[in-house]
Amino acid sequence: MAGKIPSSKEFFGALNQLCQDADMLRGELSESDRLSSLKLAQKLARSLEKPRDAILKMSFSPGQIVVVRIAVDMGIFQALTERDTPLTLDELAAVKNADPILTERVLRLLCAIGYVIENDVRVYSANDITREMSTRLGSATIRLMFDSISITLAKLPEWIRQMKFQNPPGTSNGPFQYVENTKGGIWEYLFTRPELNDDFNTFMEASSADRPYWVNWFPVQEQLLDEYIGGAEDALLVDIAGGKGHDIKRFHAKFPGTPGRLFLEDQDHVLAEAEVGDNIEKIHFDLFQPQPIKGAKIYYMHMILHDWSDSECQEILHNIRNAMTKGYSKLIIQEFVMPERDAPFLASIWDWQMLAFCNSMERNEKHWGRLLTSCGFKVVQFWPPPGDGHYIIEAEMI
Ligand SMILES: C[S@@+](CC[C@H](N)C(=O)[O-])C[C@H]1O[C@@H](n2cnc3c(N)ncnc32)[C@H](O)[C@@H]1O
Repeated sequence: MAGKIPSSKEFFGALNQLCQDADMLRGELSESDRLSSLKLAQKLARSLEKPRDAILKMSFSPGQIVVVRIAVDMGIFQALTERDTPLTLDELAAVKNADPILTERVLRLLCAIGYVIENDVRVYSANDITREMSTRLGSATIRLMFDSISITLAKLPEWIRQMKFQNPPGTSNGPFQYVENTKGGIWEYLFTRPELNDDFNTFMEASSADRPYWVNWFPVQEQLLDEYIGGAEDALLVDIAGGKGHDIKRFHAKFPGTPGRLFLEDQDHVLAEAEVGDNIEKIHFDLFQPQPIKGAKIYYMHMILHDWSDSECQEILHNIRNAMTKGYSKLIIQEFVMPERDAPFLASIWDWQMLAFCNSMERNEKHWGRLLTSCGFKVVQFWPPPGDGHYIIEAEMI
C-alpha cells in the first residue's frame, strides 16, 4: 500500500532534518554507507529536477571548469583559505589586481556551485572545497583536466564518428594522437611538457587520496608478509611504474619494521621528482624491458595495465613473470574491475579517459582473468575495496 503523501511543509521539514543529520554524520559513516547515502541523495535530486533543466545544466557544465580554472589563476581559493575571516570582493580582486566586475562574475558562479560561501553581499569565505582547491592536489587536478585533457575530449565525438563507432583497436593512433597530430603516446608527450607532467603526477596522487588506502583494508600481513622468507637484503616489494612514489611511501609508513628492500621503478624524469627518503630505492626502468629485480615477494602495479592495450599488457606481464619465483612471488594489481551492471560513475568516467588518452580501457573480471591467464598467471582472488575505488587483483604464476 502506498504511504501517505506528505504535505510540502512536512517534505521541507524532513529534507531540512536530513541535511542537518548529514552534517552531523560527516566523517562518521563508513565509506560504503557514505556512498550509498550519496547515491540516494542523488536519486532525490534527480526526482526533483525537471528533465529539460537537467539537460540544460549538462550543456552548461563545461563552463564550470572554465570558471574554476580562472579562479585558480586569480588566487581566489588561496586567498580565502589563508584568511579565516571573510573577505570582501575588493580584497579578492586585489590579489591579482583584477577588475572587481570580472571578479564578481567569477565568485557568483563559484558560490552557485558550492565552491565558496557567500556570507553577505560581496563578502565571501572558504568552505572545505575552497580549502581543497587551495592545495597542490586540487589546483593540479583542475589545471591538468582543463589545460590538456579537455582539448582531446572536445574532439572525441569527431574521432569516434570517423572510426564509424567502432571500439578503438588499441596501441597507437587513438584520439590523443589525432588531436595532437603525433605518433607518440601520452607518456612521450608528458616528457616534453614538464609542468604538465608535474600536474599529471600530482593528479595521480590526488585521484586516490580520498579513498581508503589498500594496505588499510587488504590483509597485507596474512596474504603477503607472513609468507616473506627473505632477509633485510632481499626484495620485499617492487612498485612497478610507481610514479613519484606516493603508494610505496604509504606502504613503508604502514609497515616500517618489515625486513626486505623496497623498490620504486619508473622513467628517469619521473623518478627525479620523487622524494621517497633513504628506505626506498629508485630504479630507472622500462615496462617493455626485462624486470631488473628478481625473486621479490610482491610485484605491485597501481593503475598501469589500464594504460595499455591487451597486447602491450601481455608484454609487460611477461617481463614481470620472468623475474618472479614460482610458488613464492605474488603479483598485486590495483585497478578498477568493472561490474557487469550498475557500474559506478568514477570507474565509468575513467574508462573514457583511458579510451581518449591511451587507447585502452577499464576491464571487467572476465577480461582480467583472460588477460592474466594468457600470460601464465592465475587470479587468486579479486578483492573489492570498501567504496568505489580500485580493487586488488591478487595473482600468482601458474
Ligand atoms: C597512470 S601513472 C600511475 C603511477 C602510479 N602507479 C600511481 O598509481 O599513481 C602511469 C605511470 O607509468 C609510467 N610509465 C609510462 N610508460 C612507462 C614505461 N615505458 N616504462 C616505465 N614506466 C612508464 C609513467 O611515468 C607513470 O608514472
